[in-house]
Amino acid sequence: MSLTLGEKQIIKNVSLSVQQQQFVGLLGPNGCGKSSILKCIYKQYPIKNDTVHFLESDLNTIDEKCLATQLAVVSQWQAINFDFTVYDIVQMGRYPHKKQRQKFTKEDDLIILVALEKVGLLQAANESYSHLSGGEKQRVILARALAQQPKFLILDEPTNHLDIKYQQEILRLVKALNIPVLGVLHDLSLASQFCDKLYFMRDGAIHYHGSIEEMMKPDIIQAIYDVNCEIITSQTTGNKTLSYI
Ligand SMILES: Nc1ncnc2c1ncn2[C@@H]1O[C@H](COP(=O)(O)OP(=O)(O)OP(=O)(O)O)[C@@H](O)[C@H]1O
Repeated sequence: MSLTLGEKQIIKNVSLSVQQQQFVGLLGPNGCGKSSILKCIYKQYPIKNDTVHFLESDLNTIDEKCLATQLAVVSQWQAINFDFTVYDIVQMGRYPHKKQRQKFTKEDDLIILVALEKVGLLQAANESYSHLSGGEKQRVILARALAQQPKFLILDEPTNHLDIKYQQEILRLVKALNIPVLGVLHDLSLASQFCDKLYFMRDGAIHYHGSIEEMMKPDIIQAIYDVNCEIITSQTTGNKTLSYI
């Protein structure tokens, strides 16, 4: 896919794929076009001249209501100006599954409560969303995505406001969904722990892609981020972390 906004070509002939049950990481320096690719997939930006296959359909033929029953997006939490409770926000994840004026059922209620429990916020169901911390808000947004029961999940820097425990818990939870996930992550160690495949972007184009083993190499990190590093593999878990030089 390609994308031009104003005079600027933001995405240059990018091709990527996410297979069933795969957690794919999209990485690269600030401004290289990662979020723009995600926005094309969730139709915030037009993709008129490209074909994007989404769950075996052409994305251009799927209307937005139908897409919302299949695709959930967890981006960084945003300020919400109205005084919604945590429960209200998570309930919004059920809207795409409802016809106009159709009431919420006991089944919806159960799905919402299970989602809240999974992110550790069941006790906060009746609290005001606006009073929560940034990390708690982020977990509410994930619970809303879980309540949506999507078939495909998009993550845009979902762990930015989270402490290390919730970074781990939330990415574990996402992984356990066993659905295709395309996620923008800035933390290379987290990406190498949870992703099955990585795409490295720079200046609107994909420069490298492959398995963690293939991608977590100092020369690739140097070429993408202009940073020297050493890659350390844990003897216990096999996970890779970076030490910057
Ligand atoms: N609506 C827009 N109009 C014009 N340019 C835009 C628009 N949205 C984004 N851009 C530009 O497109 C480029 C890519 O932005 P994008 O948000 O996709 O980058 P990113 O890789 O997600 O960055 P970051 O890691 O900082 O979040 C940037 O140079 C940005 O300024």
